[in-house]
Amino acid sequence: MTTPTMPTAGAAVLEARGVTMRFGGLTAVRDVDLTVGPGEIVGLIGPNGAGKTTFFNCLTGLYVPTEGSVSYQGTRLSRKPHLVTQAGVARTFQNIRLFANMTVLENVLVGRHTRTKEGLWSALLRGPGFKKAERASEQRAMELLEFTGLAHKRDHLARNLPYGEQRKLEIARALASDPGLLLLDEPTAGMNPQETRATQDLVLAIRDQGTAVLVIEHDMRFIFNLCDRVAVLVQGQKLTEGTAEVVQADERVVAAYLGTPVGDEAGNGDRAAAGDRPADAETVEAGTADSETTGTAATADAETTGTREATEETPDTAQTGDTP
Ligand SMILES: Nc1ncnc2c1ncn2[C@@H]1O[C@H](COP(=O)(O)OP(=O)(O)OP(=O)(O)O)[C@@H](O)[C@H]1O
Repeated sequence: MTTPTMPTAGAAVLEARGVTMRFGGLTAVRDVDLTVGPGEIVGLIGPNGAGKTTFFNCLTGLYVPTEGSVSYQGTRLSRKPHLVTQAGVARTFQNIRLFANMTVLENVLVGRHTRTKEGLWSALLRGPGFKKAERASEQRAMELLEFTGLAHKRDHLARNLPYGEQRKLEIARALASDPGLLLLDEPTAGMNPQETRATQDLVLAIRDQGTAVLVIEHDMRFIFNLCDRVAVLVQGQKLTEGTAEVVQADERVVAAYLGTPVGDEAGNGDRAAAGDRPADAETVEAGTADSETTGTAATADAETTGTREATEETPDTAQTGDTP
């Protein structure tokens, strides 16, 4: 996989410094530092409402952080989602956002557009340059479908894919922009154990091809098997960060998941007042997505996209056109 921008020597792939996001009186993310190094898989975990997705949205330009900075390969990232993608940061969403009435191949081709140079006139006139670029895009899209195990479904409508394959297709589409960093938001939500293991292998293969990964997930077994480093977010703040062993041994992490107040270390009363709901103990111990997560993410129809993110954020280019 190619990296679109030349990395600055020694630079972290991602460097977030002091990222804070306030919504009126609610501080959803508070002063969070996080780096992802070349070739790393980093996990971001935390109870429901901890601010994980909000943090992702700050990284990808969907939200403009109230404070802080985000750099990719040593260069400060734009606050426009399509420019973030173009720079080399791709993402998937907690609630699947596919173009339901487009084929599997077409969905991946949509993700390819940030890497094609052909302009509007070239596309309208369908000149030789456009046709050549179109062939190259299709070839790359097919490589990605092979890589994700979806090549045999290339002409199927996205809406007809089983749920696990829809999640894979989201990953294939994100990879179509040739990212140097891939952000995955709950990639195994709603998957059965077999699909979860296959996703684990896929993420490892993505990293082995040169793309660093930052992944949000409630499935602890998946996270601790996969990640080189894990950061724990609680009530908008980073509670701790380290290897799987270090994080698992941290009593504050267990307490946070079991719902015991974290106290003054992470103490931001405004978040506690906002109705935060800790993940249940079973989620941590059994390592499965909770039923709410599974329920909201289980379909790719228009209702799925009628989420807070879809209505309140600036949609990125992959969300326009056909209703996913
Ligand atoms: N656009 C918004 N306007 C107001 N509040 C918001 C907005 N987006 C997120 N929040 C709030 O910020 C907090 C963090 O939400 P967020 O979705 O980032 O948590 P999360 O850790 O991703 O949770 P989950 O694991 O359930 O997905 C929540 O209290 C949420 O209600």
